Amino acid sequence: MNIEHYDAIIIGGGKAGKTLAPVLVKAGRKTALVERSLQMIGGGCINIACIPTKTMVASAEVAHTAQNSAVYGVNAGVPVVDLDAVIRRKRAVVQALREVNLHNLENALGHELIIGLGRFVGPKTVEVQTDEGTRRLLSADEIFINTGTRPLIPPLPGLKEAGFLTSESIMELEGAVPEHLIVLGSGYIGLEFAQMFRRYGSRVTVVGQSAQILTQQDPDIANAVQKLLEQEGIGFVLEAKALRVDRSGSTTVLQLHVADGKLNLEGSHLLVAVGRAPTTDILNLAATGVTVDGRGFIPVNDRLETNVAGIWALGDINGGPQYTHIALDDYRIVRANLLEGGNRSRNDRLVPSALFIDPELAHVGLTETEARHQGLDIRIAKVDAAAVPRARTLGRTEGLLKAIVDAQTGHILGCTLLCQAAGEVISTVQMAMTARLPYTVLRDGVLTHPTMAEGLNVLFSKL
Ligand SMILES: Cc1cc2nc3c(=O)[nH]c(=O)nc-3n(C[C@H](O)[C@H](O)[C@H](O)COP(=O)(O)OP(=O)(O)OC[C@H]3O[C@@H](n4cnc5c(N)ncnc54)[C@H](O)[C@@H]3O)c2cc1C
Ligand SMILES: NC(=O)c1ccc[n+]([C@@H]2O[C@H](COP(=O)([O-])OP(=O)(O)OC[C@H]3O[C@@H](n4cnc5c(N)ncnc54)[C@H](O)[C@@H]3O)[C@@H](O)[C@H]2O)c1
Repeated sequence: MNIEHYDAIIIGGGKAGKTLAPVLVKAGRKTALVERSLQMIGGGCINIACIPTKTMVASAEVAHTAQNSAVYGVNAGVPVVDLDAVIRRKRAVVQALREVNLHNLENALGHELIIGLGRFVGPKTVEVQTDEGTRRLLSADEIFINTGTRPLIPPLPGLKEAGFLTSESIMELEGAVPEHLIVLGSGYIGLEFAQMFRRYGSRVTVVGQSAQILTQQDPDIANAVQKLLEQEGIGFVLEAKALRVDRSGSTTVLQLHVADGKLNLEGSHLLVAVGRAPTTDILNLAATGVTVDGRGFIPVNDRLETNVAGIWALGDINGGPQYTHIALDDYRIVRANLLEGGNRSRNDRLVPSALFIDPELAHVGLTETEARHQGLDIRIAKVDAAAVPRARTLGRTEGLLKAIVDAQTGHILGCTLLCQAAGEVISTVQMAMTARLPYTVLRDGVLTHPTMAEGLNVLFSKL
């Protein structure tokens, strides 16, 4: 079979790959982008992850606001959530973004946007089973793997037979909202869906295997999040080990081992949200010599190069933090080093994040726990969100703000915000950290009143 030769092949059109492709073309490299499905044009973020979830979170926030409208002197009545309409709105947002992405990629790549599943059949040769049912062989000197992750399904006895939801299928649920949603996993995906469906009207129970939800956060922050969610009526079963799942009629029974023995949790639906599995298994990496770690992710150096010269791994697949903005920064690293003669590394980048519960939980830099483990000499600033005037005007005083500062230099080492607009305000802190400004700049800066950002004046004045 004829092998079509390229300068560069990108396997997987995630945030990193779809951004890199047009730039390689512009730089004069003959480039093919292999994306497995037209339904996934633009990658996971816009089709099955960030964008659809945040679109559905927006519906949940409207329901919550309507539910509490009387507090604001507005009688909106009891809101009725039409899940079909929520899903239709989500589909429309996704579809519009997918079309924009398709338009951009077709413009940049023309016929070199190849829809089909890619896998290696030689060191630098990729076979594509195209959507039209044909088989193509492509080779290139430079190959970029950007195939992302999929929901991790634990080997839990009875799970497959009983049936379950993932982050993808739960966003295609139609009809009535689940009567009782059990969420297995108390991390990002679990908590965003837990609050969302609670606000749609479901009873929700979150099952976590550790004593603390959001294990990467400080205990005071995780406890505050849990308390907030409990106040909305979400139940938590923590320090629980899932033993097996059964389905009886319309009831799913999750058998758990908890501190005081066995617990059978009964629900109408079960969402499995216990992490993401890398999609390396279908790539036949053995044909290239690219190695994977114990979990199947592709180890890379700080320039995102794999162990095989000329093959890079970008985005979630390289085992780094799983965020779209990190996948985008992976693209920047490759662009800088490959096309601009730079020496950009992932070592010194700050990794901001926002958990889109309401109020949002945003974080950047070190947690207090991490800083203490590193033996750093630190000072902690902490204040309730209620101390921020804007939180009062919004009637949203729940949450807290916390910062970790180097006691000697005054540099900000980390910050966590659990409050309104936290995802936006954290960028201000991040920029101060990037510029290595002392905390006093945020303490004494003239910030618009009344905004949530002004809360940084309040927070840093506590030091
Ligand atoms: C429910 C959910 C919500 C999230 N919310 C957020 C959020 O709010 N903010 C945030 O920053 N991050 C969020 N994330 C994480 C974020 O979606 C990922 O970090 C990001 O999408 C990773 O991008 P990527 O470049 O690694 O590739 P991906 O977006 O994972 O794309 C990989 C692409 O490769 C394709 N592909 C896979 N295998 C092959 C193959 N063999 N051949 C051809 N194509 C292939 C896939 O179809 C896909 O299009 C969320 C994740 C989930 C699951
Ligand atoms: N807002 C955002 O930026 C956003 C939103 C959703 C997802 N994401 C990304 O996607 C990633 C994946 O999300 P996730 O929630 O699946 O993973 P996660 O790592 O955030 O949380 C998984 C949770 O499942 C628990 N767990 C693991 N195995 C278990 C088991 N057998 N039984 C019970 N609990 C178990 C873990 O202890 C952990 O609490 C996140 O880490 C994040 O990077 C980001």
